[in-house]
Amino acid sequence: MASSQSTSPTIEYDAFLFDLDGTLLDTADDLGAALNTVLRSQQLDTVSREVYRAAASNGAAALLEVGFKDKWGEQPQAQLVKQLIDAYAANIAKHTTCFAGIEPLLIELERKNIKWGIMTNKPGFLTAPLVAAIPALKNACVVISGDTLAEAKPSPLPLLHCAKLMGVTPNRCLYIGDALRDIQAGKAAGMHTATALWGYVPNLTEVLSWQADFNWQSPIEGFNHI
Ligand SMILES: O=C(O)COP(=O)(O)O
Repeated sequence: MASSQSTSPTIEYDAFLFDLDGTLLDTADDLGAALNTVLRSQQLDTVSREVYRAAASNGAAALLEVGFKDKWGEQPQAQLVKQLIDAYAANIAKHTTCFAGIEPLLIELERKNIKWGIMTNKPGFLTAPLVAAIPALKNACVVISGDTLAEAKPSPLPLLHCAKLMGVTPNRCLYIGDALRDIQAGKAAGMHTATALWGYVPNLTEVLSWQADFNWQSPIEGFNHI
């Protein structure tokens, strides 16, 4: 797999912004446990890690869709989304940890006084307890959720809001994420973008079609831009 492809010379950024699920945090096992709780309650087969992991960056409805498969269209969807969210909220950080390499990168950013923040599409009532449960995330300068503003990713608005709160110009920010909407939002905000290949990304051909500025194999590649 290609590593750290660059379309421009190495740049040192004024701020790093991160997506949460599949970028900073490996949340898939807690999300998958909540999905399997819902499936069991409906007397349906549970799904494997490989299956729920692929949907873990895409929100509650996308997770339920991979669990219910062709039956999803026949279900009371709002009720099941609520059931999944309740099950997830009850055990939000049981298995969740930072991905390997995230903690050293955050420590280095803080050591060099480079601002870093979080912009996730997770709703705020889930983001807040999750971030609070992970000590490595305690020094985030901003934490913006999918419902903080009227628009979520792929809209650039939440990222532009982060830049404003941090007092940095968007083109001096790098946004790191593992989904197409992350790269779209970052580009639309005028930021540089990096794909987190350690996250819940699809196949490489699809990832390369997103045309992020960088495709990182590991968060350690962020050291090249500090
Ligand atoms: O829960 C979601 O909707 C996805 O969250 P993310 O933006 O941190 O990947």
